[in-house]
Order: sequence, then structure tokens, then C-alpha cells
Amino acid sequence: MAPSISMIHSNPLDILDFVVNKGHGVKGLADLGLKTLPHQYIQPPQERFDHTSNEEPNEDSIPVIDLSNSDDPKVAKAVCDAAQKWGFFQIINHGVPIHVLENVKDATHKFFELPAEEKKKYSKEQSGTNNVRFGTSFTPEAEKALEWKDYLSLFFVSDDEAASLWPAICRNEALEYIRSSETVVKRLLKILMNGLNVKDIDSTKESILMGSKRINLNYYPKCPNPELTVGVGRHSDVSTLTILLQDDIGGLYVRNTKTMKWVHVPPVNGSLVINVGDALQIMSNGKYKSVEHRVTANGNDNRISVPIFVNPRPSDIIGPLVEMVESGEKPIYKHVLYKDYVKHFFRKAHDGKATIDFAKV
Ligand SMILES: COc1cc(/C=C/C(=O)SCCNC(=O)CCNC(=O)[C@H](O)C(C)(C)COP(=O)(O)OP(=O)(O)OC[C@H]2O[C@@H](n3cnc4c(N)ncnc43)[C@H](O)[C@@H]2OP(=O)(O)O)ccc1O
Ligand SMILES: O=C(O)CCC(=O)C(=O)O
Ligand SMILES: [Fe+2]
Repeated sequence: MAPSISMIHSNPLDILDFVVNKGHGVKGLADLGLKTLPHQYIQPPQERFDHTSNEEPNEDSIPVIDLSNSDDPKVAKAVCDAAQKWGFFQIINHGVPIHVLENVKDATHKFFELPAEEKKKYSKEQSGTNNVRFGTSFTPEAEKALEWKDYLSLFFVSDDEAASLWPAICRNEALEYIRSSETVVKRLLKILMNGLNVKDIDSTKESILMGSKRINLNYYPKCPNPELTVGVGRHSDVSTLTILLQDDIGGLYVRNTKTMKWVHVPPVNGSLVINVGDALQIMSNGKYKSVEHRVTANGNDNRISVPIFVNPRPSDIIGPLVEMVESGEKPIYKHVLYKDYVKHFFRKAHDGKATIDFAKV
């Protein structure tokens, strides 16, 4: 029997079963026409977003950098300055064709419109691999309060593996977005490495900087009580760099590490949001910042975003780059197996910047 709203409200266990086990996700809940937020999603007051006091008035927002002339030293300076000050920036004229971005956004909507039984085939239990995972919230088993988000996470191994494992409805669009962003990723990493006095990106460095990629399709359905919950809780990414495509709804906020206030990342048509992840903070010995960010839930619209996490390979050992140490800097991070770092991140609820303590000396 299809569950009704009253059945779901009267038995708290049914929510988890419906959303997590049966694969309906929060989209399934939203589609039922829920009028109030189930208690499992109510975040503690300090994690909710209070628009009246949390947001920085007249804030100096994260930079929007025009990459049309990326050989211009001013562009390189703007990228390195933003990676140090904000850990976030947006790029325009980045070379990724607009139709590729539009196609992956459309494909994201199409995937989440599939029936629950179809999406469930890509869950951890049914996909049979960690490289393809349809899920909800972040780590439901470890979270005190759930997050109002469903996702499909695809770890890229090869085109052949993607052809056999990724959902056909979004596979080509996701692959095309990964392929077309490769050039800009390399350009940005070259600029950022230059800023650390690393002149040569040999094959070992290339592996550590961008040896693996994961693409997530995130879906944040319209929420009945957005003020009581979050889309994504406070976290920093564990990537080297994240290339994020967001739609025109808004809701991504970044911590200003000086004032500790939250700064909105406004949607800019055709732009990509770039952020430094923990792996690059560690490799740069803290020079580039992997900054806390979060996503609000929205009471009026469904929102999607599509991050590509550019990472070291799971088998890489990451630590401050040799060039940082040779320059006389005292390492503030130790060397860790990247896979152990990522597992540590995935096994706990979102907890702001706490993951990086795993690698602190
Ligand atoms: C989902 O909402 C999110 C996600 C994020 C993500 C931000 C990022 O920065 S993602 C970039 C992560 N980096 C990589 O994926 C590249 C390196 N990959 C690896 O090291 C490995 O592939 C691995 C992820 C560690 C998995 O390796 P495997 O050998 O398969 O390890 P297991 O021991 O089987 O799994 C360990 C443990 O990891 C968790 N897990 C694995 N994959 C995912 C996934 N796609 N999503 C969530 N959790 C995952 C899981 O706990 C596994 O244990 P299980 O018992 O549950 O299987 C930011 C914000 C968000 O809201
Ligand atoms: O949806 C967004 O804008 C950001 C999502 C995010 O931070 C993530 O997936 O790591
Ligand atoms: Fe993130």
C-alpha cells in the first residue's frame, strides 16, 4: 500500500524506511505534499540558518573571475588571492560550453524524476559497488538530524565502467561535463601550483592533484519548513578542487573566515563555482583554504547542483608538498593515505572543518 501523509507522521520509523530504505528520498516526501517537516529533519538551533543575524550585511562577496585571458598575470593573482582569502571563487568564460552545463542540469532533473524503484537500483545495497551511490542526506546512520537532500554520486573510473554502471538517463551528460571541464581544471591547478612555487606538474603530482574524479548530482526538493532544517550541513570538501554547477535558485553559503559570517554565493548565469578542498589545503600546508560551506533548504523551489570533486587517487599519500617544506616551512599536516582521509569524512555526520584534524601534526 502506498503510504499516506498521516501514516508517515504517526510512525517515526516509517519515515526512515520510506526515505532511506525504500529509496523515495526527500523528493518522495516532498511529492506526498507534506505540510510540516518530520522531526527527523529538525536541526539543532545552532545549525539552522537565521537570515536575520547570520548573514553578512553588505558583504564583500566571493570574487567572480573572468578566465577569457588566463595568461594575464592579473587573472593568476586573482585566482591565488581568492584561494587564500576565501577558498571559493566563481569563474566565467571558462571554456566549458553552456550547452554541456544545461544538458547536465536537465539530466539531473530527469534522474530524480525516475520512480523510486528505478533510483533504488543505484543505492549502495543494490548497485553492488561504492562507485555508484544513490542516497539521501549525507550519512543517515551517523546523523542526529537528517539533511533535506538526495544525491547520486558517481566515481569515475573509465568510460567503459560508466557505460555499464551509471544510469543511462544522465550518463552521457555527466561524462561530457567531466570531459569538458578537464582543461579549465588543469589551468586552475597550474596557476595555483605556480602560486606555491611549484613549476612542474609531473605525472606523480598530476595524480595527487587530479588523479580521481567524483561527480555528484544533488537534488534539494522544496521543503515545508526550510527554517528548521538544512540542505547540506556545514562541511568542507575533501577534494583538491571542486567545480560546482548550481542552478538559478541560490542557497549556497560560504564562511567568511575573518568575520565568521555566512556569505551567499549568488547564481551567476553560465558560471562555475570553484572551491579549494581539504586535500589542497593539506598539500599547500595551509596556504590555500578549504572553507566551510552549507546549503539552506528552500520553501519555494526545488534546487539542483552538480559538483565535480577533483581528487587525489585513493591510493595516493597526501601531505604538504615537498616544495613547501624545502622552502623552510614547518609542516602543519602529516602524510596520510587519501583513502583513509575520505573514509573518515564519510563515516561521520557533517561537522564543519573537523575532518582536517585527521591530518594535523
Ligand atoms: C554525499 O553528500 C556529500 C558529499 C560530499 C563529498 C565531498 C567530496 O569532497 S567527495 C570526494 C571524495 N573523494 C573521492 O571519492 C576520491 C577518493 N575515493 C576513495 O578514496 C574511495 O573511493 C572511497 C570513497 C573511500 C571508497 O572506497 P572503498 O574501497 O569503496 O571503501 P569502503 O571501505 O567500501 O567504503 C568506505 C566508506 O566510505 C563511505 N562511502 C563510500 N563512497 C561513498 C559515497 N559516494 N557517498 C557517501 N559515502 C561513501 C561509506 O561510509 C563507506 O562505508 P559503507 O559501509 O557505507 O559502504 C560533500 C557533501 C555532501 O553532502
Ligand atoms: O549544492 C551546493 O551548492 C553545494 C553542495 C556541496 O557543498 C557538496 O556537494 O559538497
Ligand atoms: Fe561541499
